[in-house]
Amino acid sequence: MRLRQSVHFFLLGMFVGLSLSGLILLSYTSSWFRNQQTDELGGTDIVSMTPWLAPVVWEGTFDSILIDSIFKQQNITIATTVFALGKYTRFLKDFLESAEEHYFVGFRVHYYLFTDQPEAVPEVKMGENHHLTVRRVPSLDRWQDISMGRMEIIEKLIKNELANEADYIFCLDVDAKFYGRWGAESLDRLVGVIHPWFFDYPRDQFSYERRPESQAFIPAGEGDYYYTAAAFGGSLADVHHLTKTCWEQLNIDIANSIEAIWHEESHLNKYFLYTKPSKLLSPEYLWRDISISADQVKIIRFSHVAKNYAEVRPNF
Ligand SMILES: CC(=O)N[C@H]1[C@@H](OP(=O)(O)OP(=O)(O)OC[C@H]2O[C@@H](n3ccc(=O)[nH]c3=O)[C@H](O)[C@@H]2O)O[C@H](CO)[C@H](O)[C@@H]1O
Ligand SMILES: [Mn+2]
Repeated sequence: MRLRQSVHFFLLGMFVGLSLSGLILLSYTSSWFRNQQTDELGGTDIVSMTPWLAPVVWEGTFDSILIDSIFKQQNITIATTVFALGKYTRFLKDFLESAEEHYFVGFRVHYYLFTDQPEAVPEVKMGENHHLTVRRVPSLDRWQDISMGRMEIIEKLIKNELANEADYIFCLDVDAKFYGRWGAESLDRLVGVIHPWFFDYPRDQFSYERRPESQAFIPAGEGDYYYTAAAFGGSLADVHHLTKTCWEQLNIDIANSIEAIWHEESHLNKYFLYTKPSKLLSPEYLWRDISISADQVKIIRFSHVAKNYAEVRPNF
């Protein structure tokens, strides 16, 4: 009798054990599990969660109605910086008109537009609770200086003016256009956007600054994602710290007569390597018009327009 009981127990144990190992094996090999894998394969996998558990926002990962209702209760204001100096004022009309169609519709938005030609700012009808403030800034001779100088201006704007005016801030390139919703799903403490050219590249092909002499230096084998400087954001405190740090690092480079390969974008990537963003936006949030038909994204929300560099930039 006791022997039969032991045999029964043994068989039951075998059955449970085999079932469990089968389940584990299945979950390892299933595509669901692979999708949850991090970038151990070199950053090529498209994931909806980073290895430090920050969400990566793609179409299908959120419920826009639910997200809107959560953030609406908080009565938040989103400050948004845009720069248009020299010939880049030509991008303003499309940028602003398309933003008014798709960007934080129904939320309070305050655009801070920095330009050397306030008279060239087009008249664009703002939606309800959307406001535009135009600020004059001096012209600069080099596009790189305009682009990098944004860090200083944003840092000062947050420090001197925004404390009681806004809750979140996004900093966007002007040579871009909205095609789809960009809403409250993008809000978080510190938000980076995955660069549309590099999201499916292995890490060692990212165009990080590779010269140790620059403060933006990232050694081979390090790095999580390659982020664009054309869009980033977060809470005022976090973006203040980011812009302040990047501006300081840019100035150390200037003092050492070195300019990082992709200017403030290189410094931003260095910053995000050691201060991880709490949320990442997929390349849906910054696509590239010149390959607009690519089927790698389900929806294009914001996209860089094609431009003739030699024609629009003050230098080459
Ligand atoms: C897709 C992407 O990651 N874009 C980045 C990239 O190239 P981009 O080629 O997109 O840089 P860009 O020419 O758009 O310059 C960045 C921004 O500076 C402003 N601007 C520039 C020149 C000018 O004459 N007037 C003017 O107003 C404008 O707001 C523009 O959007 O690298 C730049 C620095 O290397 C910035 O980091 C950009 O964000
Ligand atoms: Mn740009």
